Amino acid sequence: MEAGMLLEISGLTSHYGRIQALKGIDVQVAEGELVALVGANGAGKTTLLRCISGVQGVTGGSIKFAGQDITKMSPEARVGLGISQSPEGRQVFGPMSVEDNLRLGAYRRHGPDIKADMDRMYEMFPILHKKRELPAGTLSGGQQQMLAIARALMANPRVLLLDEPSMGLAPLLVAEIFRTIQALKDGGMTIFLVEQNAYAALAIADRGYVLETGAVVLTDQGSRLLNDDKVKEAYLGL
Ligand SMILES: Nc1ncnc2c1ncn2[C@@H]1O[C@H](COP(=O)(O)OP(=O)(O)OP(=O)(O)O)[C@@H](O)[C@H]1O
Repeated sequence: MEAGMLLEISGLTSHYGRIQALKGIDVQVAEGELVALVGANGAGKTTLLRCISGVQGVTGGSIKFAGQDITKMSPEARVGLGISQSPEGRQVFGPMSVEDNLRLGAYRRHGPDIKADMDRMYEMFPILHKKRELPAGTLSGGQQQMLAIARALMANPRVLLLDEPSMGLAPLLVAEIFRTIQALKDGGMTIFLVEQNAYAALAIADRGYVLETGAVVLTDQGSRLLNDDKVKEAYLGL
């Protein structure tokens, strides 16, 4: 293992029946890094995240976390190791209060730390504090996205997996979500960010990967991918 490499994906393949969704993926995320995975609809982004969190079967290759092979580990055990995902489409529990949603994120943990972490979340997302007693379903789309991220953080993860956090949000809210992600990175969090919004994702990423029909076709520093002619043409509409 390279020094500081937290997540190491090698030659990963995954299938839906006879359809091969991932065709041998190599992706690494170092401790403290913000890595973006961009690609069009159906490229395999969600499938890769599902393989990392363990809810999708792998047909070949390996996933290592902090040097340990987790390829066959249960999703629960992976959460225990510190892999936490904020799923696509937010998926907060609508009838439950904001605070109960947060508490649910810490379901594997006990003790006074949980209260301290919740206070930290409220500090980071003041609007969640203001609305903590309201049903999560009454929040706006952007606020629900923040709640989903905060809930994932309540597991006290070593790596945060984000699946399309900007999906369905108005441009102002998109900017706010990406500022939040940047702030988390600045605070030392390791983040693997999957996005169709290639421009916003690569703009804040240390490094990026471009996925096309189940294969990584380009990888480089985020800023260099932003200036790559092929990326500009295919993903940024420039
Ligand atoms: N449940 C499924 N059964 C069969 N094929 C699937 C299933 N889910 C995804 N696929 C196929 O696997 C490929 C990768 O899909 P995936 O959802 O991972 O892409 P994506 O890049 O995340 O796209 P999106 O942005 O739409 O979520 C696509 O060709 C898709 O049609």
